[in-house]
Amino acid sequence: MLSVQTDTRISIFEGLQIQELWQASKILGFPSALWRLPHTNEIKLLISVRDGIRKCLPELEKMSPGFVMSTFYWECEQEVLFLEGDIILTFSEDNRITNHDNKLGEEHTEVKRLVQLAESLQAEQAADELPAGQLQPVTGPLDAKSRFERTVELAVAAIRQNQFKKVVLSRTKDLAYTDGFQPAQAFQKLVKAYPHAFVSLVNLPEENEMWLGASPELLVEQLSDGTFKTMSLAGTQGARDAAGALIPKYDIRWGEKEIEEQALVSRYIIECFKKIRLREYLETGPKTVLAGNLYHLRTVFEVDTVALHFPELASVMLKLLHPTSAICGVPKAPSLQFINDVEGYNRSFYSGFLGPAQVGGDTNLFVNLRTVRFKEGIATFFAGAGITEDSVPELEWFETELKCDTLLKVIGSSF
Ligand SMILES: C=C(O[C@@H]1C=C(C(=O)O)C=C[C@H]1O)C(=O)O
Repeated sequence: MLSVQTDTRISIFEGLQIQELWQASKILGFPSALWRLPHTNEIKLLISVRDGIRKCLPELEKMSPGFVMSTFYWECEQEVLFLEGDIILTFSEDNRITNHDNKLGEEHTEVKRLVQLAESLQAEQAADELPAGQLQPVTGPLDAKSRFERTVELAVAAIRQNQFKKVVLSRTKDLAYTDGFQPAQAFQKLVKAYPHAFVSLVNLPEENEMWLGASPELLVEQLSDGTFKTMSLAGTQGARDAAGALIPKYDIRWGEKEIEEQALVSRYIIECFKKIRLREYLETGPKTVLAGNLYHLRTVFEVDTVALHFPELASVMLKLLHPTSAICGVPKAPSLQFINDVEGYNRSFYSGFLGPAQVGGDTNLFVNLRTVRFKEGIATFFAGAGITEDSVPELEWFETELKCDTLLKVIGSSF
């Protein structure tokens, strides 16, 4: 048989790398998401080239492949952002395309535009090295520390008056970034530094912002083999000694405060299972786990949804779980009200949830923690800490500093 071959590439994306595809889709205003699941080597790049970002109810088992993102303030009947997976590319850790899924076909105008732009960016980048950008402190309110500590004092007082048992208070840290900042490069640094984290970078053109993060906390996972998973993650201590060396896990001891704080989250998850009369779950932990520069306590909960004939468990649990007591408090309603009244800023997507839905048949949604928003020249880092009766305000402040450092220490040089 005679065949005429003009292009020997398997797909038009072959030879292109994450950096230029990310940049091209950003320039063209396509919503996009890059992510790497914990303990895997594959990086996925999803680009929505059609109608901007859709909104939908997170009925996870009914969705087409895409990427979900929700703000912290989300109630079960509300819609969340959904980036449709028009193009989903898989890369190996050394930046080679290993799989491509293009719903629109290679002749689609927008797909062609994307590839052409990525190719010209690739040529430009080879010709001249981009200048490095810089990250500088913004002269913000000088009293950020005392303001946060004051909110902790108020929370401890409210707990002593039995208004609630635990509340998670958060704050932000702003730094200015210059044009040389390369988000896809920062993403790749996080991928290398934190193999146990869900590392993600999302571009939301309508909001004119990007979110980069390395989350240690799974909210709901539903795998194609029927396994459902969630976890309780709380209790924090620094993982390095004064000389910067990693403290071995077996030397880590937990105080009563952290043990109780994490147990509250586990109890909360079990209460959610009880609401739907689910008794067959496997509980593993609490165990000490490393998350970047920190140690946490973690218990994992697993359910076989095939055996239970419960394929929609992840959607049901998402509604029941969010916001969990790892990021909100116990009981939920008064601690949420306290956050609203006292925290003094809008959490936006911080401590919301995000992740791929139905990509390769799997759904993996994480809590949006250890995260930074890039918007109009300002990089805003977000971090919180669980406050209980025994909290010491200054120690809680240092905990939020350590949490901001998780990203800052790694991506500082991508500017
Ligand atoms: C709130 C954050 O983290 C959460 C709070 C923790 C704590 O209070 O010890 C630990 C892990 C997370 O569940 C954050 O990273 O901003």
